[in-house]
Amino acid sequence: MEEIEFDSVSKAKSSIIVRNAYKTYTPKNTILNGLDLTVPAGGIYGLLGPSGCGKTTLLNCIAGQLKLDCGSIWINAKKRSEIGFMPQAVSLHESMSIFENFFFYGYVFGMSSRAIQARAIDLITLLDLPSGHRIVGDLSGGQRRRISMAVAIIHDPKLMILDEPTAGLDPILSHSVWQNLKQFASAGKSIIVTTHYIQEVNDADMVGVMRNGVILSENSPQAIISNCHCNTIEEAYLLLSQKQECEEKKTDNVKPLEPFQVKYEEDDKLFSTKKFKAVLYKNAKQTRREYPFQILLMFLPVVSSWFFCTAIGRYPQRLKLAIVNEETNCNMYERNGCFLDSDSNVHISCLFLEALKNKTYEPEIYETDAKAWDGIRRSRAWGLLHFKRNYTNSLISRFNMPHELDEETILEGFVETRLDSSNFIISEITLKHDLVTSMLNILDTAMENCNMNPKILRPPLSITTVWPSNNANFVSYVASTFLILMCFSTPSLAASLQMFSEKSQGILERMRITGVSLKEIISVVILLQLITIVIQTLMIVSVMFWLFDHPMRGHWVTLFSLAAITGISGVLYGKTFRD
Ligand SMILES: Nc1ncnc2c1ncn2[C@@H]1O[C@H](COP(=O)(O)OP(=O)(O)OP(=O)(O)O)[C@@H](O)[C@H]1O
Repeated sequence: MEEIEFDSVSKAKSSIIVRNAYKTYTPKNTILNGLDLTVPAGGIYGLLGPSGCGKTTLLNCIAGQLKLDCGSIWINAKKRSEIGFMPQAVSLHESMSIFENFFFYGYVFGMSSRAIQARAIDLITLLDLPSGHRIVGDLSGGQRRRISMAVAIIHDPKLMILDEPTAGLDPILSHSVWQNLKQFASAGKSIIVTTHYIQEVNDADMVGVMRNGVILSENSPQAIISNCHCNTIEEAYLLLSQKQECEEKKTDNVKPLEPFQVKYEEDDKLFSTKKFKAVLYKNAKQTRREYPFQILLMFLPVVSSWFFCTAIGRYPQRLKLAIVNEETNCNMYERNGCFLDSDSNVHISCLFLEALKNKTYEPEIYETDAKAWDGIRRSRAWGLLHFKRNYTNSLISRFNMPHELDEETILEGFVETRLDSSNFIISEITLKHDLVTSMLNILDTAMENCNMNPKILRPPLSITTVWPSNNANFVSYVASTFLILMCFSTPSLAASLQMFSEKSQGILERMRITGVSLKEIISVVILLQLITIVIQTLMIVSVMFWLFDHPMRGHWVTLFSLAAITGISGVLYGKTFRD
């Protein structure tokens, strides 16, 4: 902790000295307005003040969580383990048991398991807490507040900073908390405690009356009462407050000199393995307790990749087609003859429908065009194929007497097709492609059966599509992107949810006041997430590359390294939620 200009006599008699402290959150809102405070060594200092006067702000500055705009603070503690801080919010790990909360904070302060166990049992008896195995989230508000106090002093600190330990407690419990405080004070501890309840501070050794960011009076309760010529501390408090209203207020336009923050020895340490182990213990316990959520998170990527492989890039199957075939009912037709022979029984319409069936299409015969069209409108078919009475004959005429063809004969040689275009993939990509390729294929066969070169019927255009690797397709390319997306999104979701929950409950602040830094918190999350990523990547790889047979090029070490790096990026991204 930074040494500042306090004389050694004051320091010997005090545990906290605050001088000329200024603090603002916004330029027009001065919370601490030149505050002076001296907490004597040993005993209870009751900080009394109305809501919003800045008590919590002051305690956070003393604990090293907030910076003063200017002023100075001296604390008779070099290490964070010498102070015990109880925040105003309960800020406990609700999914963990009372014992687990004790163990976590005990480990943070470097205590052994045995020492924590012994101290936990003492505190449970002393503060009349429920069984240590109870889950904190299941307890009453009063019980949680007392556990919060017990957690703050698990390591038996010499200085206790307690922000409203009796808020929301019934009079009997409040009395018992104050009895405990007196017991701690008689054991030589220094305690600064804030309260709204004026009568409570009668039990304090020293009272600081705070209002509008300054200490109006600082003395023993009896001295304050007699100095104000009152009978009770309540009357004295009212009198001091009224007097301040009449006095000229200190100026709010203070020019900050040097911002000041209390520092402890371990604050300069880059990384603490002790704290890393404590956070690892906490996260492991939380993971075990929140197993349904963890299982969901673990299996989310593999379920998503299964859906991805099933839904994306698969060729639509068993599509229904409405067929009107005026040419024939296809009960009897020849497959291998030459359709140009006058005595052949080859019907191109039947060959075409057979080719479509082989591609898993399901043609349904309709009597008339109107009925078939009605079927499409009722979503019973994706397309309508209408073969005219002389369909095959018209094709024959194209070959046999191309110069004598009239328009009507030519038109009879076309399959009239209408497609439902409400689904782009089905109409534009699947149906159009399959109808054209099936027709070209059966014409190829028909031409070969007539000993003619099929190429003469092909459009004069040749298209070859080339992929860089032999059997990779679009989905295989997207599969790797999907894998990386999963490796990023799941850890980032897990990290941000944890950060959000701990921040909103004030746990993050509490941990940081005990000296746990983001470095240790993030390292633990990365470690746990790396284990998760390896398992998840294995599962995703099994689904994508083995079950759905997407080709895998490259080494598995590269794959897992990329997955791990992406996962770490995800954790870091998720952790940015702290701000
Ligand atoms: N992070 C913050 N940003 C802006 N204003 C803040 C912040 N924290 C506190 N304040 C404001 O500072 C003032 C003092 O708050 P503080 O919590 O220190 O008061 P308090 O005396 O502890 O009140 P209470 O007894 O109700 O807890 C309040 O007006 C509050 O709105």
